[in-house]
Amino acid sequence: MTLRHKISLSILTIIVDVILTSTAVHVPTSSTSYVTYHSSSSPNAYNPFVNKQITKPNSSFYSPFFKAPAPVPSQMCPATALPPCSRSRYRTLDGSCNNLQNPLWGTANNRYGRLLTPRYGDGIQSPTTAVTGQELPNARLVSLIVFGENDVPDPQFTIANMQWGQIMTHDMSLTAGGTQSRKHATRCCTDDGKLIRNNMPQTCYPILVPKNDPAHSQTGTECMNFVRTQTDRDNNCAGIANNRPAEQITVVTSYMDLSMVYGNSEQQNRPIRAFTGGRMLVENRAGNEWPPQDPNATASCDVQTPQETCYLAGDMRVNQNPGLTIMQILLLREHNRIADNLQTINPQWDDETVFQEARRINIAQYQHISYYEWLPIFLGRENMLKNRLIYQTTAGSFVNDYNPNIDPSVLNSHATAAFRYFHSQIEGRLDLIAESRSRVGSLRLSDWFNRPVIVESGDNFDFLSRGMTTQPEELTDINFDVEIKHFLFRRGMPFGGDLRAIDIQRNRDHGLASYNDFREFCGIRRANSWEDFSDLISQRDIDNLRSLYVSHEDVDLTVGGSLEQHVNGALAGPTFLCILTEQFYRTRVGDRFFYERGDADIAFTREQLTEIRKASMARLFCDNGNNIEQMQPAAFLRISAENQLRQCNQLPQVDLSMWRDPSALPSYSSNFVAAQNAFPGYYPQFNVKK
Ligand code: HEM
Ligand SMILES: [Ca+2]
Repeated sequence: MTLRHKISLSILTIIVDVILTSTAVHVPTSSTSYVTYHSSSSPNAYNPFVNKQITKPNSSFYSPFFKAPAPVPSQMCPATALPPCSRSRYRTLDGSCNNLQNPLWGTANNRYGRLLTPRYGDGIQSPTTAVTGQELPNARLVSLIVFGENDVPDPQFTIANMQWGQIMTHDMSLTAGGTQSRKHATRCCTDDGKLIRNNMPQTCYPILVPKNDPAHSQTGTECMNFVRTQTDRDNNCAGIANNRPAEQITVVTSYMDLSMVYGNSEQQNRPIRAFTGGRMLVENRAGNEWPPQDPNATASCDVQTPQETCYLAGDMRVNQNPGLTIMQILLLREHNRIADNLQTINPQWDDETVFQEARRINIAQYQHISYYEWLPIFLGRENMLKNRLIYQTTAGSFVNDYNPNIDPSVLNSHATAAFRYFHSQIEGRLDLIAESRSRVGSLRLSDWFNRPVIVESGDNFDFLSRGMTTQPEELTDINFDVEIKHFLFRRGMPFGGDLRAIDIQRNRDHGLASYNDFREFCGIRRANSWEDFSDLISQRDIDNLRSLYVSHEDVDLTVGGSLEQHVNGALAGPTFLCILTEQFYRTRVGDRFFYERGDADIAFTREQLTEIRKASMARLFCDNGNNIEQMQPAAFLRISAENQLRQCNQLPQVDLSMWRDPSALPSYSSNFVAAQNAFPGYYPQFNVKK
C-alpha cells in the first residue's frame, strides 16, 4: 500500500481551556411517570451525569459535570433582527424557533457544538495556548497499524442495528462540504473572516492549511456567506475578542426531526412533497412507491445517464449505500401510509394539516424507536435511565423534561469521533434473504455505493430488508470491514478510499481536543505516560500507538476512544460513552417538540402517546416493505428462540384511529368549544392555531 498523503501538520500540546467545573448537581434518585426536572431555579443543573469519578471501565457509569459555556455578551455583537417566532404546533423544516429564546439553536447551516476548545496545528486558538507540537502520523498509516480488518460477526445484533445508526447520523449532522469529500472539502473561516480551509482535491487529505500558507491571508467572500448565521455572528464576535477559531458548519438540523426525509428547508422540501393528501412525492413502479428521481442524477449518483435511478430525498446522502436507501424509503413510505390513514378518518383536513400531522407522528415513532429500542443497545439501558435519557413510563404518561437552556447542537466530538466508532459495525457483504430466511445471493457493498438502482430491481427491496434483519452486523471492535477500509467509493476501480483514515483525518481537520483531554473531561484519570492508558486500552494497542505517535498527548480522540474496553452493557468505552450520552441527553431535553412531552399546545394525548410507544423497527419493515410477511419483534436483534419470526399482523401496531379529529364529527363540531372545555385533556391538540 502506498502512502500517498504526506501530512504536514504539526500538533500542539496545549493547556486546554476546559469548559468544565466540578459543581455537583442534585439528581432525583427515582423516576416517576410524570417528571419535571431541571427546574428554572437551577439553570446550570442541566447535566445528567451523576458521578464524577471513574476508576474502571466496567463500573456502571460515571462522568463529569460541566457548566454551559458562559453566554456571549450580546453587546459584543451587532444586533441582528430576527423574524419573531410564531408559536406553531409544528416544527419548522430548518429547526428554527424550536427554542423560542434562541431560535437558531439546532438549525441547519449552523455550527457544531463543542465540549472542549479546539486544537489546531497552526496555532489559531486561545492566546494562552502553548505550542509545543509534534508531527502527527499519517492517518492512513494509523488506520493500517492500529485498526484491523477481521470479519467478526456480532453474536447479538443485525445489520439493521448498524443501518439505523447511519439513519440517525444523517438526521443529526453533515459537515458542510465535507462528507461528499470527493466533490469538496470542509471550508472554514477564522474569526476575522479569513479562509483557512478551501476546496481540496478528491480524497481531501491534509485539509488544514499550514500557518504560512497564502490561504491564511486570503479573505473569502464565499466563506463569509458560508458561516455567518446569527449564531455564528455571535460566536465569531466572541471569537474575535478572544482570538478563537471559527467553527465547522453542519448543514442539517441537529434535532431528530427526520430532516433526511423532509429536507432542511422549504426549498428542499418543496420538490419532494406531493401537495395533495398530505403526501410526500413518490413515483409508482411495479406496484410500489419510490422516491422521486434526482434531476441532478449524474452529479449525485454513479450513473451513466440522467435517467438511471438516483433518488431525491431530504438528505443528499440518500443514495450512498443500499441499506441506507432502504431505510430512507421505509420512512418515506411510512409518512404516506400515515397520511393516507389520517386523510381517510379526517376527510375534512386539508393537505397541509394531513402533511404536518403525518410528519409529526412519523417523527414521534422514529424518536421512540431511536430512544427506547435502539439507543439502549449502544448506551446501555441502565446508563440511559440513570442519566435520564429514557424513563420507566407507564402507558400514556408524559415526560416533561424540556429545558430551554440546553443547546441541542450536535457536538463536534460526537459527530467527528464518537459516533463514527460504529463504522466498525459495517458489514461488507449484503445477503439477499427470502421469506423462508434462506440466502438466495449476496452483494458486495463497494459495487453499490451511490447506485440505488440495485434496491429497486426484482425483489431486492424485500430480499435486502430481510437480509438486514437476518444477517449479523460486524462486531463493534477495532476491526473495520475491507469494503470500507480499502474499497470505499471505488466506483469500479480496483481500490477505493479508507473510511477509518478519513475519520482520523477529519478529527484533525475539525481540531478536536486530544484523546487525553477528553479522558480528563469525562472524569477519567488524565494519562501522564503511555502506561497510564492501560486502565482502558490493551498493551498491544498501546504499543501500536507508541510506534506511531511521538507523545501520548498526541493520540487523536477518534483513535484512542476506539481502543477502549467497552463499559458493561454498552457498545463503547468510557470516553465515547460520555460524549454519546451527553449528546443524546441534549438532543432529547433540548427539543421542545420531543414526543414524550405533555405540554398542552404541542402534546399528543395520552391515548395517542400510548399508541406511539408501540412503534417498532420490525413494524416499519412489515408495513413498508413491498411484501414482507414475517419479522422478528426485535429487528435490531438476531432471530433466536426468544426473538422468533412472527407474522407481521401479530406484531404491535400503532392505532391511528386515535387521531380521528373530534372537532369534525357533526355532533361535536357545532359546539366544539364547549366540548373542549368539558374534556380539556382530550381535545386541545386539534384546536391550536397553525
Ligand atoms: C455502510 C454504512 C456506512 C457508510 C458507507 C458510511 C460512510 C461515511 C462517510 C463516507 C462519511 C463521511 C466521511 C468524511 O468525509 O468525513 C461518514 C460520516 C459519518 N458517519 Fe458513516 N457510514 C456508514 C455508517 C455509519 C454508521 C452506522 C454510523 C453511526 C452509527 C455512522 C456515523 C457517521 C457520522 C457521525 C459521520 C459524520 C457526519 C457528519 O458529517 O457530521 N456512519 N460516513
Ligand atoms: Ca435533523
